[in-house]
Amino acid sequence: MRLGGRLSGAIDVLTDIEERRRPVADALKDWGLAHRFAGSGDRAAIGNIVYDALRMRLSHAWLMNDASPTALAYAVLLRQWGFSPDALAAELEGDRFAPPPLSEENLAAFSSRRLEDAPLHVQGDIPNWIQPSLEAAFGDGWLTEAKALAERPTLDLRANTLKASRDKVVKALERSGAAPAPIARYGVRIPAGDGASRLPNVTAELSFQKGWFEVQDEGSQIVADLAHPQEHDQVLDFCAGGGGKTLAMAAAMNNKGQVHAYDADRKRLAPIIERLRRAGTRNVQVHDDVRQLDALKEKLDVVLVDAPCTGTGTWRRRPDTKWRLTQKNLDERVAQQQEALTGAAAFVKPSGSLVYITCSVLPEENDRQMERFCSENPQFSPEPVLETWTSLSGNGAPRPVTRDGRSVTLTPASTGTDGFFFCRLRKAPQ
Ligand SMILES: C[S@@+](CC[C@H](N)C(=O)[O-])C[C@H]1O[C@@H](n2cnc3c(N)ncnc32)[C@H](O)[C@@H]1O
Repeated sequence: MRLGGRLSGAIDVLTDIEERRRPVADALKDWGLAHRFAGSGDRAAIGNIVYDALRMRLSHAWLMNDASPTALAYAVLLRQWGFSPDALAAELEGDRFAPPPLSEENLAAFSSRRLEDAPLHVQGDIPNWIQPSLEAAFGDGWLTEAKALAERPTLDLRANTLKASRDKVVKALERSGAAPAPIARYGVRIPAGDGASRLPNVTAELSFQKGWFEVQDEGSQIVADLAHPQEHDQVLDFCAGGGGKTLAMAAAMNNKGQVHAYDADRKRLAPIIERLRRAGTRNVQVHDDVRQLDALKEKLDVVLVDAPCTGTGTWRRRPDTKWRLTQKNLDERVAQQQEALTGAAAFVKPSGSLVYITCSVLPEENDRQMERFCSENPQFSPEPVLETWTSLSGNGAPRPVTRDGRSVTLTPASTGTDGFFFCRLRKAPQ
């Protein structure tokens, strides 16, 4: 397929997403099934146009003065893929699969409008109603943070030290451009690439089948590491889901101590069994019924709450969720977080710690949750976290955003990772 066919494919997918409010991954998969002649390079290029368009949907639409899928897809090529209007017209000339050319109105808007004149939330590519929350979280830096949440993410892996060193993983994936990640101790990073470039399918690698690494954003690795369980600790991952943090902590504990993995949703927990097996993990017990945890009340050294959240920190990877988020979703997540925190707190032993994590950057889900929880549960108080950060990552590593050092927020702009919030609450001794 030439560029014209790929552009048309991306416009079809964007139309499907808009008209039927479908998740991007589903719309892309259906397009692939209906166009079996398209090769993997074509599908990757179409996916890139679609994701790039959604990440910067508002600013693209503003500059084109048009929010249609066609205008958005063209804007990607002009703003993000380095084509000038003339070069793009020449490239599409004579391609019978290309979409109709951009209208005179679109071209006139694109050549005359300047993004600096757009409203700030348009410049930052965020829903208007979220702006006050980002301002509260980041002060004057909020626009830089918002813009970084609209960029392409890298592909991050965690070397599974139970089976392979980071160097060994880097070497195995050398041809994909893998290199040590900047902050996480066991992190490996593959660059995001640009234009039509394809990310490697790392899960097809033999080294993945052998359990040498997991696919995990560097931010997720860092917050699991900051929980800092010691080798013989008894740990509970109360919102274990598919086990990303469980696996990271179990490996950091060197297969010693015990990690109890629980999730209220059995379906989300299911993949953990196969992942534990592949990783060679022997210090994890999986629980799919909260009653199985009864004997652990007030007994555990570390209890992790990787809470359900709006996922604003993952907007780079799931840009469609950015535009679907509503105040109602946010309120629901805040209520779920309070419930999970209350449930989990019962398992912390005196002097033990309750670790709270979200993959959101909104203060409603982060610092405000911590303030509320501590005022209602005065036996818990936040502990400084930057010392652990430095001891794990070294002095030269990038620093997260922090108000007072008692919680940290990782962001694409500050740490080059997805957005994550981390806070450790210490329970008073008896
Ligand atoms: C952010 S996800 C966890 C991701 C996972 N820890 C990982 O690293 O892959 C949040 C999880 O919390 C679970 N959850 C929500 N409310 C809960 C509750 N009250 N008790 C236990 N789990 C809960 C959800 O089912 C969901 O799987």
